Amino acid sequence: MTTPDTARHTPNSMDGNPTIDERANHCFGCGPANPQGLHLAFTTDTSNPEAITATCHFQLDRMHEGPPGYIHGGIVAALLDEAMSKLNRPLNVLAMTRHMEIDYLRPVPLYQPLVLIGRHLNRPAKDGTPGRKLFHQAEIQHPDGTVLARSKGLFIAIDEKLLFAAGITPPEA
Ligand SMILES: CCCCCCCCCC(=O)SCCNC(=O)CCNC(=O)[C@H](O)C(C)(C)COP(=O)(O)OP(=O)(O)OC[C@H]1O[C@@H](n2cnc3c(N)ncnc32)[C@H](O)[C@@H]1OP(=O)(O)O
Repeated sequence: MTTPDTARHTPNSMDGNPTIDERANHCFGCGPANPQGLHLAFTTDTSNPEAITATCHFQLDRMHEGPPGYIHGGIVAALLDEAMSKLNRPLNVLAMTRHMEIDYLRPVPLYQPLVLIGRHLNRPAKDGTPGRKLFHQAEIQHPDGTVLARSKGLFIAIDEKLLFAAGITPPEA
């Protein structure tokens, strides 16, 4: 006989139906209010609107270990997803990851300062207006420039009402 694992992994304070703003603050990737999050802080560069980037310097420890001494592959995916998603706001778009692919090129080490860079690739127009599909890429780099992991992602612009339909309360006006 097996017993389901009912252990909670979040504090009670995170119960409830958060607003989008509160949800953003608790984002596993970048939310400062999420005690178990990655607390990634990005700098976006929009000086070239054709090549917007988001860059984050980070370092993880054993909490995120997969292979001994290295970051878990799922966390690597979360890092890359976060870097790509950070490109949506400067593009003034609310968008969600629809598809992403990852090349795990080298194990990504714990305890070392690393660089995470997202780059906007393109947003094909549809019927003469900006389409819903946004294509981004991201990399995790060693400080010597070696690329350790790389992703490409398709993000789909969504209407705020869709989040409402999903049960997430929009922020107060
Ligand atoms: C929202 C703000 C919060 C930001 C937080 C950031 C966190 C980091 C980013 C994330 O991790 S978001 C969380 C993970 N993602 C999800 O949970 C999304 C789950 N998926 C969905 O909710 C829906 O699939 C989605 C809203 C993204 C899209 O559904 P829709 O029904 O609106 O669109 P549809 O499925 O028709 O796809 C839109 C277009 O993409 C095309 N498409 C879909 N998959 C494709 C693919 N793999 N390759 C190429 N094209 C693709 C699809 O054919 C279609 O093309 P057309 O418009 O030309 O018809």
